[in-house]
Amino acid sequence: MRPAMETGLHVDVDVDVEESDLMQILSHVVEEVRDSVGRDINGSDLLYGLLNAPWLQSLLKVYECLQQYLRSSTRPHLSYASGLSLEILSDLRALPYPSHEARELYTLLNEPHLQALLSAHDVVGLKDYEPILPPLPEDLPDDEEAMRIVCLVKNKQPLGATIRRDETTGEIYVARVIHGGLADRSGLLHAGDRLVEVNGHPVFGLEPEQIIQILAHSHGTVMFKVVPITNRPVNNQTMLYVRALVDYSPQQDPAIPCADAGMVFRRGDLLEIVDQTDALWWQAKKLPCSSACAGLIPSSSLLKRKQREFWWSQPYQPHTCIKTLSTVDEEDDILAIDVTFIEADEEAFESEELREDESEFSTNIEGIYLAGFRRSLRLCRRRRVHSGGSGLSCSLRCPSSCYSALANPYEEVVRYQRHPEDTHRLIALLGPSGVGVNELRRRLIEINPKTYQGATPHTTRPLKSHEEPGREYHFINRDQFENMAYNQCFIEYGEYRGHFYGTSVEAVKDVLTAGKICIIDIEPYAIDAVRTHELRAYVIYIKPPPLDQMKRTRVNSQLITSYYTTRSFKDEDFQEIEEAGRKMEQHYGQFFDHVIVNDGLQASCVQLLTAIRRAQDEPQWVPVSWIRPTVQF
Ligand SMILES: Nc1ncnc2c1ncn2[C@@H]1O[C@H](COP(=O)(O)OP(=O)(O)OP(=O)(O)O)[C@@H](O)[C@H]1O
Repeated sequence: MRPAMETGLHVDVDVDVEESDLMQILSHVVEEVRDSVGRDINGSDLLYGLLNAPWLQSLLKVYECLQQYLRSSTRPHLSYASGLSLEILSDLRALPYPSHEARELYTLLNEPHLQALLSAHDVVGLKDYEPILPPLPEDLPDDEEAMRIVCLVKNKQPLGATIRRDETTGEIYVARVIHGGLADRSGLLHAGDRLVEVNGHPVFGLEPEQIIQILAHSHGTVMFKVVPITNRPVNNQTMLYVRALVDYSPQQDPAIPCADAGMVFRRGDLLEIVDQTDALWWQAKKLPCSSACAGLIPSSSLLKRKQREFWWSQPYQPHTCIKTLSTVDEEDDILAIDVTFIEADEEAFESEELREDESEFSTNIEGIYLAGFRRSLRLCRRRRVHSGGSGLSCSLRCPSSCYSALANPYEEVVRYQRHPEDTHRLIALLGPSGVGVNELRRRLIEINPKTYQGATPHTTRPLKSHEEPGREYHFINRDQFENMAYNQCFIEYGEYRGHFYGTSVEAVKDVLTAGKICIIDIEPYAIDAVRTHELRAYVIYIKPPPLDQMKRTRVNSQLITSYYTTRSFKDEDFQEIEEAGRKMEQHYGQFFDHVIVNDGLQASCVQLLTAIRRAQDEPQWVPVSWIRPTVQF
């Protein structure tokens, strides 16, 4: 790095010696006057005494010091350092092949601390110290030492504090001060301060709504007379970052102390919890931070209580999941696109399967087999997960993510950057059936088979003559499969035509430990199984484009409908894809790390490549449990 850049504060060293050295001039004058005293000139005694007086000497020294300070005071070289830094960031972003130094500079300039420093620099440089508070009233009675007069200039923004009335005493108190709001920034109002007057109106005995009215009608400066709280609690909590797993709207929550101070959030939003002093209502900011002012959100325990209440208040809901999350019935909708397959017997489609297998081989790059794309596996994933009898059903019937969201409406997250020597993060693609998940995955692996690879699935189906164990599938018997399923070795599994198929964690780890990037497609219920410390999955949702766009781009595309039939897309297919996609986003959107709208295939591939590179090389928010043991909050 270069040493220091020249955008900082610098010292002006132009000193006007003649003008400055007042003391020297004065000593000449004193000399002259002393001569006059010697010559007995009238009044010279008096003048000599005055000039020699110690107080005048001291005053002159102070004057000289002030002059010196004015001359040497700092001045900004430029007053738009933060703007300049943003320009540099955008230029760096546009570099097609940024050098190591460019990347380092980008990281440095992107640091929130440096940005805050540059912004503070500009504020100081521009002397932008608004709002300027008016002087305190002069007629304050002497017996009010314990009071504090606080003048705030509203500037069209809310004051950022809430009040409450003590029902026994009728006193009004500041209930909470919103982090980053006007009151908080003034540093003069604190939770627990007793409010005595607002703009000269005594507030004792008033209803909080009446005080709000006084505030609403005051423009510009608002003057509070408060008795400060004696033992102010110290907020020594560390910063907490969470991902919201549920939606919240303060306007629809009658329990919130002040709806206007509340913050709306959607599942998947990243929140910075800036204050947890209150056990019920936290203060948070949405990331990336767009506003300096925090908002009120329900604490984790309050939200859990609300969820439980909601859950039990729905007598006709299947109590497998709460409403905000996936239910099994809805999930079936998500999976279904066209599960009506022709019930041919094994012999009848055996030859078709062979033909398809062969064509699958012929599309492959020499010596490289694309595992995990086989029709039987894909159709198996589309079908209902087998239930009853086999003992294999329960783990998929109710996704564990439902339980974890019920247990924790917020997921604590940390910023994580993969170390270059660590194995890659698993890339998990998902999307409504037919949107193009497999097409994108296949293209990606074909472009660079040395970097990307799928995981080889397991099956209980017998090996065929043209197959090799461990290449198309890991072939195992039913007992082994059930044993693996029982021991939760599978990310997901299902049944198709009497045989089980599944993708194991080990199969993914095999690819990762070989130094490759493993890319698989999953059904939404498997999200929980890949968001683990060992796989650290980066979940990419492939979203359908708008209907008319989807129709336009899929004119020549073929949809797999059964084992041996493909056909052109129909209008109903597009509608089903759109509907299934909407539900998937609604129920699982909180777990999507990235979304790609699969409009044009070429553009989607490029986006996928970029997203994967970012997932592997750039810092991302990941669950804290991946990095350190989970802390309950
Ligand atoms: N962006 C696109 N433009 C045009 N055709 C596309 C696009 N994306 C995918 N397709 C085509 O749509 C068809 C379905 O895609 P694909 O088989 O990848 O679906 P899928 O999401 O994997 O669902 P399933 O696993 O149920 O088949 C394929 O013929 C594919 O070539």
